[in-house]
Amino acid sequence: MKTARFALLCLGFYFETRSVISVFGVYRLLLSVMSGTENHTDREEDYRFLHSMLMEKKLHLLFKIHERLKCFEKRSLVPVQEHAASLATDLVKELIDQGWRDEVKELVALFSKPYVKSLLSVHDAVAHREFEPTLPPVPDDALEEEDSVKIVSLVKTKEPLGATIKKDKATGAIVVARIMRGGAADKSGLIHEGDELKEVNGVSLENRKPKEILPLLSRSRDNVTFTIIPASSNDDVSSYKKKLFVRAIFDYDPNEDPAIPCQDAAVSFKRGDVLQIVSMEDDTWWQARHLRDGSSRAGLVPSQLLQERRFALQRPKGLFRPRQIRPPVVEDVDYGAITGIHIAGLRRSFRLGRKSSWAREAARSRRWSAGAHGPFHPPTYIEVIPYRKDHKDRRRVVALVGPSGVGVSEMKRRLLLSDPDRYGITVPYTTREKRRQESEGTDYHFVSVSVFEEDILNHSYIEYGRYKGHYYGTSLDSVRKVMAEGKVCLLDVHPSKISHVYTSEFKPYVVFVKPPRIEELRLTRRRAKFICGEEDATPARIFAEEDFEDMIDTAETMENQYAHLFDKVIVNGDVAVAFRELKANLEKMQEAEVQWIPAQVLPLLLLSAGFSSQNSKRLDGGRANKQGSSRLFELSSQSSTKPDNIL
Ligand SMILES: Nc1ncnc2c1ncn2[C@@H]1O[C@H](COP(=O)(O)OP(=O)(O)OP(=O)(O)O)[C@@H](O)[C@H]1O
Repeated sequence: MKTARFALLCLGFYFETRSVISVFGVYRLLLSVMSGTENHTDREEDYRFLHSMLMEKKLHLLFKIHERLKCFEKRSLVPVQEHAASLATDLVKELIDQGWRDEVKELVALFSKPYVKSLLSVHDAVAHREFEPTLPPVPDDALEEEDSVKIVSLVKTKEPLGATIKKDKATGAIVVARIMRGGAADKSGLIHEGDELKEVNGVSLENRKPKEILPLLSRSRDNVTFTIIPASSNDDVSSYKKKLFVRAIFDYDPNEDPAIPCQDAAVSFKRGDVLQIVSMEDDTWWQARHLRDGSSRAGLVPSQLLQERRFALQRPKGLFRPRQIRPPVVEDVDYGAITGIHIAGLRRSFRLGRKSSWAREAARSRRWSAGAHGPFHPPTYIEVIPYRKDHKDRRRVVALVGPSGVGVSEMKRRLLLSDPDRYGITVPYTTREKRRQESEGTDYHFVSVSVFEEDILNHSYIEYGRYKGHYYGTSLDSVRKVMAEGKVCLLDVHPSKISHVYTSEFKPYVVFVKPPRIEELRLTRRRAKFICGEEDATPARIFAEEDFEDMIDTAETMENQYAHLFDKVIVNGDVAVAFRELKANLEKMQEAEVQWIPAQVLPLLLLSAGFSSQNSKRLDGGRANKQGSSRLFELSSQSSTKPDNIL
């Protein structure tokens, strides 16, 4: 008994140290084992038994075979052919026809030996991978329903599937919520997060709860068959956490791009299109796919880096255009007087930019200093996240931005007239005296200087400034008031102030009203008059050539700095056409089930509330994360504390 145990110990030692063995050789090891056995054997017969066992020729042959096989271990051999047994039979027949020479006889005898036949049939079985369990055939009708359906059959083992499922709140579908690393589902590579489960073993999952699915799995014996709609082809936003979506801020036509490596493999897009980036492995050419048509074909698009370089090469001349600017006369504007915060410009009803030529110059000087030296965002892509609104949450803020005189007020006015139940506007605050014809809460909220200044310190204003010694401002509360009435709040702010409403509460949709080319401006604005300033002697005057130039320059500067914030650009040439386009676009946006919202939000107000970012690798290289503010919409509207159901 002791001897047998020792023998087993020796063999155990062999298998433990098999990597060493391949170096030193089994034979030498056996000899060394034998040389030490005397010390461990009490009786002569034990020694003999061990000796005969370890010196057994067959054992040595087995070890030799093992050593040989070890040489092939890393080479992952594939069978040359899969019918060795039948080949041997055919060969024997042919050899017999060749005549009975000694070599032929020997070979025929060898092929006739039962163990050689067995060896060849084992070879064939391995080549056919017969050791793997057979999976049932794919049902014939599976592909008829939806061509994106995938049938996945997995052999059932004791190992759990390693996936969690949950019910998609919006669609009611059962979706794969998580795939555990290294689990059966992960290893199979066939099931992914966001996949929609349609059937398990032929049983439809429609109207079933996640809990009811586990018993279906446990009922199946050898294998489990899932009918799946892959996440990549059904616009599933439930798995978007892992995906990167961007909105293009430029038009791209591969036919006009001589640098594209393969035109047929490219994807064209228009500014504003939402793309899913599926690969960023190549620094120059990313792979992306459109979401709008449900097609899952991804293609090449210029990477952000490439587009930035291209843009740098053809950066608008206007940015470098030297202009003669008289020393700025900032007579009546004292933006930093209270908080030290510099305000780039006031808006509409109290806008200062064009009251007089000197004020225009002042405004221009402010704009140029901001435009040329301020943050510059080349128009490439902006990361967006899907916001799935629920029916209670229809209202959003629509921020209209654009250079002075372009027609922002005109668009606002027309929207209000067209649907007063849907749209509303804020009432500004001012510290100036109420006039006879004005009424509190309709024209303005009239407040004292001390109240206004306190509100500034409390960050109550989206935008504020001073004009002729009086404060004017748009408060966050006035936006809330419009929203509380169940209306879409039309807000009219400088783009630099959009960040104040970039919160989950306001979810702004930003429309940039852009002037057309100067020829069209001259044509369309011949009879137009704009308000110069309510305090002026001539409050309205017609546009001068200089106003058009100013408008175009400002639009260019705004676009260079803030294009990444614009959801929509409306060129206001023909006013009726522009308005129709705007109205249709807003209606479409409000009715869309999924709205795309920039992930890079800068809500100063919410930063202090302690929201944190969930993004890691993002387009801006983490700038948004440093602000700690991305994915706010997700936090408010998508996050759920409900646990997933594990399979
Ligand atoms: N497409 C257009 N064709 C002709 N006139 C237009 C067009 N768009 C706007 N206007 C007119 O131009 C003038 C200025 O427009 P609007 O007051 O809307 O400018 P704004 O962008 O609000 O600028 P501000 O804030 O400085 O008032 C108005 O008389 C308006 O009716």
